[in-house]
Amino acid sequence: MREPVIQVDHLTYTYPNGFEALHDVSFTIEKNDFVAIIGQNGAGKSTLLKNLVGLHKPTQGNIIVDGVNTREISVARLSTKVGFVLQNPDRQLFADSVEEEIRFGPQNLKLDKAEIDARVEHAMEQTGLIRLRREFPMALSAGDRAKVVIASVIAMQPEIIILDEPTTGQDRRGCAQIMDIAKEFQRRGHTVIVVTHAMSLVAEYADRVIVMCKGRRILDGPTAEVFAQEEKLKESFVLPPQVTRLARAMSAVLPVDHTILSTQELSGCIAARVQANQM
Ligand SMILES: Nc1ncnc2c1ncn2[C@@H]1O[C@H](COP(=O)(O)OP(=O)(O)OP(=O)(O)O)[C@@H](O)[C@H]1O
Repeated sequence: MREPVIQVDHLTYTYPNGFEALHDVSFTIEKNDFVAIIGQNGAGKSTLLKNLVGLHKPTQGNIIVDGVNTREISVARLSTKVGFVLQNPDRQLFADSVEEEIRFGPQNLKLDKAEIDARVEHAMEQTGLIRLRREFPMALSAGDRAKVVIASVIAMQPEIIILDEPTTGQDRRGCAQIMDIAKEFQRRGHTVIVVTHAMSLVAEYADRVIVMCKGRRILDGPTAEVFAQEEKLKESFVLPPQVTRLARAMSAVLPVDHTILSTQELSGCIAARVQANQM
């Protein structure tokens, strides 16, 4: 069994105005997982992430991150274990150059210069930012600005990285690049948690999916298994990605053993199915 890095134990979170945004949520995330958290607007995804990074403290229950209860650690110290990319990453940019921006975190950790330099170079390399190192971050494209924030988090080398809607406002290429960076981070042994509405990216990149609905965790499991539960997903107003729906539609028209079908055989099956439906 893999080592748990996050344990959420009966988490309930109520905002100061009395609104209960999370109700009795429990789950464990293991080291090196790539987990997507999905659900309709207002399901409680961002509130959950803010609890994971210590910005909110549980109203009831506990969260243990890398062995430490989030109630007993400052947000700054927790950020060395969990890196967080906000829903609007522009709010995390403030330096005059890309390199300075990425350098800021490791410098604050009071590491020696050689270590800081190595981390900054590595983070820029991983995110393709070397050529932009002297640029003013706010003058970059939305895609590159998001990469700067992700690079700044990577340079802190946290055990876990959490991305809240990292692909919002990105074109197709930008989305793929950001998810590839996250995947590479996982390949290097880290844990990735991403909140997104982009179901095709979830299908492509995540190993596990947690579905939130009205503050509750209603589904949780390997990505393919979760997307196969269409009825339950409908409850949370989530549509599985087109590719899954297509695969399901195809399995309805194909014979049980459909691994070796030519295009001709495939159209034959579909035609037979259509004919049967018309009878
Ligand atoms: N500061 C706040 N005070 C009171 N209620 C809040 C506050 N912030 C969020 N909420 C409410 O908590 C619920 C969960 O919000 P949250 O932002 O976590 O949802 P979400 O799943 O991340 O939605 P989205 O996909 O739109 O970002 C919503 O009903 C929201 O209106």
